[in-house]
Amino acid sequence: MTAAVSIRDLCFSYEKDPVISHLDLTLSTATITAVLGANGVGKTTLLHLLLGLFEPDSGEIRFFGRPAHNYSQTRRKQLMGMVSQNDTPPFDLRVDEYVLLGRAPHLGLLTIPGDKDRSASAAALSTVGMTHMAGHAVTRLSSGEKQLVNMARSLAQEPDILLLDEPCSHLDLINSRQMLVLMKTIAEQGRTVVFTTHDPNAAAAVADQVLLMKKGELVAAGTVTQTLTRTLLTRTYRGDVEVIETERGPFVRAV
Ligand SMILES: Nc1ncnc2c1ncn2[C@@H]1O[C@H](COP(=O)(O)OP(=O)(O)OP(=O)(O)O)[C@@H](O)[C@H]1O
Repeated sequence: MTAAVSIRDLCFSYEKDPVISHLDLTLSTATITAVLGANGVGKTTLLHLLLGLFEPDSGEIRFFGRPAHNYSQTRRKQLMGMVSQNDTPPFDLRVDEYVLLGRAPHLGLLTIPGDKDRSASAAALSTVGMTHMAGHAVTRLSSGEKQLVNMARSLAQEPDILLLDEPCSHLDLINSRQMLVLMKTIAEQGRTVVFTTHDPNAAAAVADQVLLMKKGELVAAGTVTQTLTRTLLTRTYRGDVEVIETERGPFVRAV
């Protein structure tokens, strides 16, 4: 099957310092990829490059075998969804109105959302367990509630590739677990999920592929068992890390 994402020799810098250096990467369709690495190594930048917020300095990104720059703006917005950590609407909206904005890439410029759009939005809100907040103002939500609502907006969008920047960073224990289960469900539906995380155990729980990043380069890419090792994690984080093997896979903690 054609890869959902393939990246060849990708380089990017905001100013002079390289943030992404000669990155090669393949993400299979309908899989979950976790991106791990210390603060500031370029994880979010990688997601933003996939989303098309920035142009690479050199190298190539392909989606489903087709160069990213060959997609129209509209098609790319249908293709890719992103949940950032601190997404907030530019003006005050109710939760249900905000989630409905996720349908925008499927609507013409002056088209009013129809029943299909409203039911996709309602289903997305229900999936993240936030139906009871539909009438609340987004600006008054807690950080975790906002994260769930942002996820709902991206689910309503029904993208082929879903990019999640630290999707559990504001979530409580149970919602974190549910977010991981939801990611599994989304991948089983045939969508490709990429998420950044500071929690190797979240990666261990759901990822088909783990990318370990250090200063814009890959320390390693592979399965959970191949990547979540003491040697590779210590190299990635430049600090001592312990990996305890359990029946459910590796459990990682800093020592
Ligand atoms: N808009 C920007 N302009 C200039 N430099 C930037 C910009 N955004 C990020 N950077 C720099 O690029 C580097 C990578 O940032 P990025 O946000 O991708 O890292 P990250 O791995 O996601 O970090 P964290 O884990 O702390 O969220 C950092 O050194 C950061 O200071």
